[in-house]
Amino acid sequence: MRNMEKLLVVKVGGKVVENASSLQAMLARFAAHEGRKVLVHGGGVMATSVARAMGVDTTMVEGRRITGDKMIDVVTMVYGGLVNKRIVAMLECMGLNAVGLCGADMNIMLSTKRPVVDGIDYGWVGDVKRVDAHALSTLVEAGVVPVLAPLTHDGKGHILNTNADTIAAETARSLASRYDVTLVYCFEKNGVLLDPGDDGSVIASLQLRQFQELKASGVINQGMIPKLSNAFKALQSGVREVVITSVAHLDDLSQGTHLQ
Ligand SMILES: Nc1ncnc2c1ncn2[C@@H]1O[C@H](COP(=O)(O)OP(=O)(O)O)[C@@H](O)[C@H]1O
Ligand SMILES: CC(=O)N[C@@H](CCC(=O)OP(=O)(O)O)C(=O)O
Repeated sequence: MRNMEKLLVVKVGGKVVENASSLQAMLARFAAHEGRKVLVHGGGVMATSVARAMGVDTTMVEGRRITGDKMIDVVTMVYGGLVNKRIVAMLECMGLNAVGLCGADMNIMLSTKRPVVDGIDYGWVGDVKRVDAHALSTLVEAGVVPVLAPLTHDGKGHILNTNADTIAAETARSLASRYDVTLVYCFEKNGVLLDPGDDGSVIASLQLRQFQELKASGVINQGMIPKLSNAFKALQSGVREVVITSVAHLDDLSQGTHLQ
């Protein structure tokens, strides 16, 4: 096996992003990691509140936002503007050289508009088709930290909304042929929990079969289902290590849930 350089891909979720102090603390831990790294951010909670203030209602189906004509403008402004540029400014302040990108920038992430399935029309939502690992690694090798917003494009001039957990998994998968990749999903809980009400009940090591059982029994539900489905897909595609952990433990990746 080739001796590849290590690369850290971190995804931070919407509940952290909307809270200025937890975002600041998370970014400080991210910045303290030596070496090559990429940050992917969400922002779903903020998009919902900005949309509400603009009189646009939010509908989620299986963790995905129905993205109509008005909503795609809202998420483009919130993810590609407010959240992405705030994060870049904070990372620059912490001494990193960061660049904020959506999928259309440098044609980093091309997707196709999701077709209507079982009568559900998600609107301007994209399923990832191709990630330009070469462009990303060129930035990384130049010492730049790409900060990716959960927006892709279809190559025909349309921006598409794509789940941030999926962006992180696809980014990690695409870079796995070039780097020894660790993918970290960090959020407000300590990891995947056996008892969602008990933050001490972290499952330290999770196998695909156990995930399927816990999903069937309802212990793993809501946003954790697409997160773990994406995470297992990344592991099966050559990503060396996948960790689901708390923002508070981003400086100690031995904690949290490790996928097997
Ligand atoms: N077994 C579980 N362990 C931890 N979290 C769980 C579990 N089952 C469901 N969840 C829920 O999944 C959520 C994380 O998914 P999501 O909201 O998509 O995260 P993010 O903030 O990273 O975008 C948690 O906030 C929690 O409410
Ligand atoms: C298609 C789709 O659902 N896109 C997501 C993108 C943001 C996201 O995933 O943010 P979090 O990580 O904070 O949940 C959405 O608009 O909510």
